Amino acid sequence: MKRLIKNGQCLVDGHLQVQDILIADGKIEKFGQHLAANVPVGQIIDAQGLFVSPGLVDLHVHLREPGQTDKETVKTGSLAAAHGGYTTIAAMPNVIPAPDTPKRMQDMLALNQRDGAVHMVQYATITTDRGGDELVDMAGLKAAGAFAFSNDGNGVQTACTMYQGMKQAAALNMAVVAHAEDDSLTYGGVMHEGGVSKRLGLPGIPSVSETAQVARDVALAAATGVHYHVCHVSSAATVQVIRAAKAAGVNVTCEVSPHHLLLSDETITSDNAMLKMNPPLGSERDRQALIAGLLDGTIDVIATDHAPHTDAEKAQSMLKAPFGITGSETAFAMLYTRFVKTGLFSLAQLINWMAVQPAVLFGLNAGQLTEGAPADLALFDLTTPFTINANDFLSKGHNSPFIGEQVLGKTVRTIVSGQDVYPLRDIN
Ligand SMILES: NC(=O)N[C@@H](CC(=O)O)C(=O)O
Ligand SMILES: [Zn+2]
Ligand SMILES: [Zn+2]
Repeated sequence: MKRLIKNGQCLVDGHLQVQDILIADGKIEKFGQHLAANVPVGQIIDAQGLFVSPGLVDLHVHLREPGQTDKETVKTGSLAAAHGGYTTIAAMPNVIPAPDTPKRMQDMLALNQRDGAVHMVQYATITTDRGGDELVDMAGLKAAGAFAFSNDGNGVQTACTMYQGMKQAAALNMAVVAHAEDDSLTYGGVMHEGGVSKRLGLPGIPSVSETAQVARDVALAAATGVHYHVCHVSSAATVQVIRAAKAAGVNVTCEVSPHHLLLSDETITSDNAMLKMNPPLGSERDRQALIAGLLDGTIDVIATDHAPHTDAEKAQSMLKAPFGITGSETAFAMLYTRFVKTGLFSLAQLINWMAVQPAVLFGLNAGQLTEGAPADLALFDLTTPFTINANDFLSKGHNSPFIGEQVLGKTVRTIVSGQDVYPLRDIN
């Protein structure tokens, strides 16, 4: 079936231009101006005044199924991604049971295939049950369809385990994607250790707990040649370690989350679990270093770390509530409003970090509006202000610190392989 998207604003060589996109058989058949085509009645989409973006690519989401379906499911989490303009997502393996064997990976992929509203790839764990020192069957997991290896939720504590895992992953040409956190340096903290944690009387997490493990891993990555990707970088010192590693030619890439770019520990004025996540919000100096890291290419991509939890869990004190906030449905609008509208980033840079580069880093067939590419698109309204409202979320999680924000960049339509996935005609 053919569809024609008329008169959308598309990025061409970094600038917005009015373009048409002809879709056939789930792919972009033609991309150009004033396209004329015979398409069935009702299959012309008027995108006048809308920004037509390549579908966004999120390298870091938590969908909680199997095991914690009160927090999220593959269906609700992937619909939330679609609502945010994402058309490809990479699901972390901290589900129960974790995809740590080929059989469990096959079951996970079957579930993703059945219920995923967008394209999905799936991380396998590095170690059995995402802890300890027993490496998974990496070759078997790759053969079963794993995207990359990650113990996200926890760091790999033993250097030897990380070293052996990286060696095996390198031999398989697979990436190791690290939640970097040295458990001996976290002191049971619940927020960034600094002036604010002291003032609030809450136990702090020193940011060296992240930096020390990244420094260790950079050395191991240099020794093994593996593609080492660092999750949710949060501190100035970690950015500096990665900058130096890149300059030395180490095969390291990294991501930053929207919340670490948008917020700092100064946002935390009281015990509020909506601002509790791991790694914690850093200092304002850390936030500025993350922005500088993106702008100078040290940080490659923006990934949400969408981490849904129940309302009851997040209504608790920071001392008790689980770490994590949602992100899929707020990332584009928040970043567009705070960084592009203010002139700090260009729209082309933002789309580069949210769609183009995530696909490039991991060789995904996504992130480009070119002829022959999958027809994965997001249509955003960049001019009509709206308020972020939890009632609009398709995620089961409402644990977002951005609820109530006035923003621009509402998702009007998300298209995956030529089909509408947001808004859905019927959500069953
Ligand atoms: N980021 C978080 O605070 N929480 C994540 C785990 C993780 O990404 O480390 C979660 O699964 O809830
Ligand atoms: Zn993590
Ligand atoms: Zn995570």
